[in-house]
Amino acid sequence: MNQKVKTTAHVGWRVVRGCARFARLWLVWCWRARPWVALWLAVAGFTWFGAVIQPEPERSATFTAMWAVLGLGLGPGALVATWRMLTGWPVPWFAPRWLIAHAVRLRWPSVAAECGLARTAQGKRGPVLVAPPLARVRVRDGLLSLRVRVLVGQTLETIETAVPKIATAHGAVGHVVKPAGPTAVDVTLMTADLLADGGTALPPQTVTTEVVPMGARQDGTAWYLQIAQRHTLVVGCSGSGKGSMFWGIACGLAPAVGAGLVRLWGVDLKRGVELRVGAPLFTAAAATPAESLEVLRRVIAILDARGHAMAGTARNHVPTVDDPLDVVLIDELAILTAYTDAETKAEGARLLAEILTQGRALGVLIVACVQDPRKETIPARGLFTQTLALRLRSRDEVTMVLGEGMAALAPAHRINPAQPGTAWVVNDDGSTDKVRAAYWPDELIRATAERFAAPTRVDLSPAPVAEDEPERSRRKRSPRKPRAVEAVPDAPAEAPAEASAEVPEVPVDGGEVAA
Ligand SMILES: Nc1ncnc2c1ncn2[C@@H]1O[C@H](COP(=O)(O)OP(=O)(O)OP(=O)(O)O)[C@@H](O)[C@H]1O
Repeated sequence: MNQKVKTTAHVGWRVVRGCARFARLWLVWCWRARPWVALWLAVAGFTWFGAVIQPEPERSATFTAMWAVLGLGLGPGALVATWRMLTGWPVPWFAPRWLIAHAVRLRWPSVAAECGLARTAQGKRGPVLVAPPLARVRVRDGLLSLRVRVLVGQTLETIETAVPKIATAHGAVGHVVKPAGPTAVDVTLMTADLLADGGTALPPQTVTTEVVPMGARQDGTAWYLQIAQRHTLVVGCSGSGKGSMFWGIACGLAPAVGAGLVRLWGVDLKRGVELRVGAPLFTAAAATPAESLEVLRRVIAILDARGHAMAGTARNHVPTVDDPLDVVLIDELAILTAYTDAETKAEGARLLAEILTQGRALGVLIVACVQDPRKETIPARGLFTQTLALRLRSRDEVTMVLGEGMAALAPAHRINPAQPGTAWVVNDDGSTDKVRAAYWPDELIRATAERFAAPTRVDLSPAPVAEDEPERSRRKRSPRKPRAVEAVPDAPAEAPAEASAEVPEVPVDGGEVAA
């Protein structure tokens, strides 16, 4: 009997508490949606006044209309409160955006507390939870953007560190964090995986030496990669999609290659298999360690010549048809710097370091792909000025590639193996973003390479030695001696006359590059 009374009182108390919570959620919603509520209350007020001054039977009809207006104004709040009471979750995707935004605001204090961002303070009626204010909430297709202001005593890093937890709390598949001034952070949560379908690349059209279109960012916007003034290292385990990055850059620069504004130097030590598909794009293509060293030496000769020419006149190289941008594209760099004989390794590392330290301003850039990012494999790792982290094997590798503390912000070791071409990048403002390169099928690479073939080609095979040449003079032959340069038989229709008519000579001993 006693137990029964106790149970009835308990249920009654729970009902009261439930009603109080419902009323609080509703009132909070009314406060947050106050412009909407105020509008409908004003309309309801006018309707009530009209009902009061009208005689019967119009009065009853006008009162009914007033209740309908009140229902329209306050009803959504009741729906939101009911949904929150029943599920504890934000309003589902099919709800209007403003409704979802309000649900997110309602839930924010508890999410912030769970993620370690809120603190308790002494209020007038006891302890209250103080969460970092949400300055803005925006909902778009598959995206939820929050602008979070820091509390006194917090830094932007405090919020950034908690973002993975906030993303998980909202069931987001990805996130982007960007500073929005000294006291706020923009957090974008991806509620749908917009990178699930990487898409196929489109034939390149624009002549560019600055940035190339590569694919999409995780918020669905286009991803462009800066090429000018950067040495780019692409790191990813086998099958992570380094090929998409390689061809995205090579084919993105293809119109400029055809126009004579860019020279591509290819190094493919995996027996030249990758590079052969788009061979016409390259001024020279190396497939052996010896040829690779030769490519690097020739590029350094250009670097020397350009340095002399620019001394005292310009600080940064501007690509022209007479003096194009030189980009060395290396597939599997480690074969040159680690998996070869000691002499080639040392020479390769030395030449690479020379280009990486001096080439940026002089218009000689390196784009290198590698599977293993360890320092023993890539001694010059720290000299690359931007890194694309495709799928990696461990947190330690992410730290090696992107830096200390980046494994939480750019978890490249968690990239889905079923989505090759996906990578984490660090933007210029220090924020991280997930991107996916578009896929380049062989036919498109072939068609692009044929359409924008390099106006000139360099032969890397050793120059023939005359039979009657004395042995001593053979030994003295400089490794930088210019070799025969073959003109491409079929210059592309798009290439300007100056670019295709003459063949550039590779300079010797600091001589100028002649177009
Ligand atoms: N952006 C992409 N979208 C869809 N599929 C892709 C994409 N990039 C690559 N792939 C597919 O993923 C597979 C592996 O790609 P890829 O050969 O480029 O990897 P990799 O990193 O170069 O591997 P390895 O170092 O072993 O050569 C290929 O079958 C390719 O078709």
